[in-house]
Amino acid sequence: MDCVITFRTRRDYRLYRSFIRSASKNLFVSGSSYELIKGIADFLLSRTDLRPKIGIICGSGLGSVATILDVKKEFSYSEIPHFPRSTVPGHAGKLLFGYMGNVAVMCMQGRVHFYEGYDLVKCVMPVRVMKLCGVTHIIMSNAAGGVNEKYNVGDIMIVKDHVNFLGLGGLNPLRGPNDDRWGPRFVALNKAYDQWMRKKAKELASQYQQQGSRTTFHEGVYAVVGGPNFETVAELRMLRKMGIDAVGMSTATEAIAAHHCGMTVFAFSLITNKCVLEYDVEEMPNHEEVIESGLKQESLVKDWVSSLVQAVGNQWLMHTEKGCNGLD
Ligand SMILES: O=P(O)(O)O[C@H]1O[C@H](CO)[C@@H](O)[C@H]1O
Ligand SMILES: Nc1nc2[nH]cnc2c(=O)[nH]1
Repeated sequence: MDCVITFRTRRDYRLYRSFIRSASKNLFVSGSSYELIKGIADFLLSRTDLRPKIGIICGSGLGSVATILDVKKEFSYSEIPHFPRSTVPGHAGKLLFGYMGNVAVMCMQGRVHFYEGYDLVKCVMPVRVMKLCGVTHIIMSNAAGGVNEKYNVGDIMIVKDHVNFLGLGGLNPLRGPNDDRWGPRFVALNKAYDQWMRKKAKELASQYQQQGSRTTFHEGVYAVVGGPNFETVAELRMLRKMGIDAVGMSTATEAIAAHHCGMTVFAFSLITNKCVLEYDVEEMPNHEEVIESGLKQESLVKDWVSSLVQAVGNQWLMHTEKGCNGLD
């Protein structure tokens, strides 16, 4: 059926036309355009002299990693224009600028997830803000369920690769018109998780083992699912058969956006619960246990992340004359 719209005045017509134009222009932008993100980065940088080189994202129960920072400036997510807000316990919702040793760092104490109701473009917005604040290396952490039968609560898995169940189903933070200022339309992910950082992280981990630590480090495959429910037994059996080692509801999408815009990505999972693959087991995963497991490994995780940040800083120093104190 055709529809005829009549306007009483030329002014009404002009208003209608400009509304339609702006609506169609913004149709795919979803409130996270390059310009908007640049505006957020400028807002942050105009309030601190620190110019971060390394970004850190703290996962569920891992917010204490932020306490190793000598904080120079702190923002609550709610005071940053257009920034998404964390709604999940264990995610403080603070963005910190500070130093780890002499390395300038920007740290998200808490993230946002797809299941909270944000679209994926919004979920990865903070990663892109980090990029435009000058971050070149990003360290992402998460709490995850151990799917691999050899994994135990408290183990740490360095992410070697991921399976993006959201993406395989068509939900991807890169969906929509591609803005080449971030990266190419089609991005290869076979080197998404940086080899040098993984090697360095493993070397640093081996020192804890030599010192008699009972924490086991692994390297494995992380699967992201939409959540917020934990997996069924049948789903977990499928994941294990597929060769997945740990499962969670974050990180992989952030890693895609970070790699797309040319950042060096390192990610690790703290195994906070052993996935239950049998029907006659009473144990049930829950978020309280996830947070508790994070707290139990607090001091080792802090020490390890801090050593990794220093290692990246030293590497930087070797390759640039400027160093990474964020003041140059
Ligand atoms: O991935 P992070 O943010 O660490 O959190 C993990 O822990 C929560 C479930 O307890 C989920 O949000 C899951 O993704
Ligand atoms: N999907 C998922 N996310 C988690 N985060 C922490 N534990 C789990 C888990 O068992 N499953």
